[in-house]
Amino acid sequence: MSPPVLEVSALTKHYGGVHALDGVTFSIARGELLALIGPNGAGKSTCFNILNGQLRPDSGSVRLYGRDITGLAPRRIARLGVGRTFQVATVFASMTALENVQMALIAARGQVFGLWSPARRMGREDALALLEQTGMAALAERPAATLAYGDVKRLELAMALAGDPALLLMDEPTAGMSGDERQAMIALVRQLTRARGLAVLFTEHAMDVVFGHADRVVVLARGRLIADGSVEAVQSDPAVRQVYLGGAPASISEAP
Ligand SMILES: Nc1ncnc2c1ncn2[C@@H]1O[C@H](COP(=O)(O)OP(=O)(O)OP(=O)(O)O)[C@@H](O)[C@H]1O
Repeated sequence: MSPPVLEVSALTKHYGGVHALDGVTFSIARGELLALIGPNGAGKSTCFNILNGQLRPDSGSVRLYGRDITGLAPRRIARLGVGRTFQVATVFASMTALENVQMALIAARGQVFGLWSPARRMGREDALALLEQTGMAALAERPAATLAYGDVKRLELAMALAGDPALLLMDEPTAGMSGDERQAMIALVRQLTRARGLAVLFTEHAMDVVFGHADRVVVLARGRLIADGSVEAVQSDPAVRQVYLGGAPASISEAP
């Protein structure tokens, strides 16, 4: 059997006396959409920042397809196949949607602009294909600054896919969206996860998104992994209910 795309083992990170991560272990398979949830301060951002190389763990390891990538520089980790989207979209406002994806392709391929290869044509076909896959083809020529918020998030997804990642880390992919937009966005991510054989790890505060679409859910609380399982298993887990609702007998699908 092929190794998981990502294996996180006994990851630990302290800030003074704060245990931001305390022995966290989980893995993700190809084609899997895994939600990483937990209350504020649980350690989700710390985990993401270690996975993409922005932070070094105190101990523990991160393996990508069996290869130890712990502590490598972010650029190196990106080149090995780990992409990331951020809560606040990072696109060039004055460029069109198409140019933004072309830029992402050029950067991912380590190309540079040359006199004999005008930037306007570089990666154009591949960029259009990515915009097609993310439902953005009709908006290809629109400056990013004029796009609706949900479309900017879709554009950012197309840009993240330009690096052809094996693993995509998505920091609250539906933050700031309305209910319908949220559902459409996560359904798109899920469809791309399956179609491309991606592994996607996402953080999310919107429980309808998590419980409606994730294949599996990992729950952190104060740096510790307290649950790892199916949506149903996590929803009915007493430890998870305790963390979200202080033990009240309601479903955590109602948690804010
Ligand atoms: N640079 C830092 N210096 C000191 N403490 C930090 C630092 N970064 C994070 N922490 C602490 O580590 C813990 C985990 O924080 P982290 O940001 O990873 O949680 P989170 O689950 O992403 O929270 P949120 O949902 O609010 O974004 C918190 O107690 C936080 O205050």
